[in-house]
Amino acid sequence: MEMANCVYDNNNDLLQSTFFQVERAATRMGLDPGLLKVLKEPKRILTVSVPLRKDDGSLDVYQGFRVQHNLARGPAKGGIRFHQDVTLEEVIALAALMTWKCAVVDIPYGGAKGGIICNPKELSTGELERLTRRYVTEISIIIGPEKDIPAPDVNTNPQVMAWIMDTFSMQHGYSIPAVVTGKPLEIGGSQGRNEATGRGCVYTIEEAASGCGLNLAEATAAVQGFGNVGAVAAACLNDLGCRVVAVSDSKGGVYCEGGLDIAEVREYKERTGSVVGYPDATPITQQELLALDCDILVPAALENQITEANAADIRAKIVAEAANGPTTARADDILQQRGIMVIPDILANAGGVVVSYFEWVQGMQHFFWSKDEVNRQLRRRIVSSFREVWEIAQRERVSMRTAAYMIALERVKKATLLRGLFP
Ligand SMILES: NC(=O)C1=CN([C@@H]2O[C@H](COP(=O)(O)OP(=O)(O)OC[C@H]3O[C@@H](n4cnc5c(N)ncnc54)[C@H](OP(=O)(O)O)[C@@H]3O)[C@@H](O)[C@H]2O)C=CC1
Ligand SMILES: O=C(O)CCC(=O)C(=O)O
Repeated sequence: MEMANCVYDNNNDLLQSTFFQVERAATRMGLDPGLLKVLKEPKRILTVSVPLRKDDGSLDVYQGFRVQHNLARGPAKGGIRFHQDVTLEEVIALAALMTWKCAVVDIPYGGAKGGIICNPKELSTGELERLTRRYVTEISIIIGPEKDIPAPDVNTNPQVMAWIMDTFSMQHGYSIPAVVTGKPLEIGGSQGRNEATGRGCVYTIEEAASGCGLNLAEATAAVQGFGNVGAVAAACLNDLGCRVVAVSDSKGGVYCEGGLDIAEVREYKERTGSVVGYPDATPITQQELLALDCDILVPAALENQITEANAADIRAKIVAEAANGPTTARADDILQQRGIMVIPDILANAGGVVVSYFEWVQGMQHFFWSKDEVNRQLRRRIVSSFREVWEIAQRERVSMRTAAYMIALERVKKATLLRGLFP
């Protein structure tokens, strides 16, 4: 897992890209190399096999993971991904991103992530429930409201979080809502959590736009990925008067020069399963979407979408990384050299975990906030974090990403040293 100081290794590997970004910031700060080693390593890795009785009576065994990257600042926090391309290395990288993300927005958590290698689109609801419950039972030895708190990620939703809460609660004999966030409102979820990642991302775009003199009411945007995060980001941009000219999902994309009606596209996707085929729009490929002549590009799907191969084609002024790790390290440098403002994932998509934190706090206190209060506190936290990152980037003449990592590393370093976790 070790990587030589600040050289690109496997550029398209999320884990190597994450190491590269951490090492670059650490070098800039003059961080002790021994401490850097401590901060890079995941604290705990759990691999589980998850047997599932399928509806047809056959038995399959799936592989799942839960990785806790760092616990210096508080319990581990991070989502659970169900996807056929999940790997242990990916989950380690995503867990590390959670550590840095929670530190950038200064919430009292470490980082974690979980995943199961499966294609949930091929499972019935009953199979998905049994798979989730068995996976939670297997990882229950390391999760808990004070230890590690899962949440949604790709292909997991409030229903999956409800099964997680119920399975864990059954094992303890009473309801423990604070073991997981992103739950339905009826069982202790928070107002605004579902929309928080996309909404938070748009708060960072508003800040970035005002920093570079872009009027959002006259701007255009393209959004890759039309799930929990992408669809909400597109809707929030629409609400600000921004013309969202293209959106895509795993099946393809659609383009409309005059701007898409995002509420209608959402309704169409809910009905048909995809944005593809949406009337009054032109089909567009993922690569065409990324290269569109628009002001704002929001990658909100999976990692490694903007690479060395297409970074020179990006024409947006602002790239807001709603997804985790959508830009490879080498592509990131190309965008930076071309003067494109990249709002890094650990800041751009931190709205989700911020409202997860609010949900956890509300669950612990059994006292729930209004949606307005949640959104007000979310905006406050995201805007102040953005401004801190912006200020360091200007002062130190580094990218927003390096600045964000410098802030995060400093906070985790301080906690580590104060606790004496560095022998
Ligand atoms: N949920 C959250 O709170 C947070 C999520 N994130 C990150 O945001 C990203 C999206 O997560 P989320 O919205 O929750 O996940 P969802 O599963 O809700 O949505 C993912 C979207 O991406 C689409 N997609 C998948 N593969 C591709 C592809 N190759 N090209 C284009 N689109 C694709 C999916 O298509 P289809 O609809 O056809 O399946 C879907 O529309 C991930 O990187 C995640 O880690 C970050 C912070 C918090
Ligand atoms: O809400 C959370 O706890 C974490 C969400 C997540 O997985 C992420 O931010 O990548």
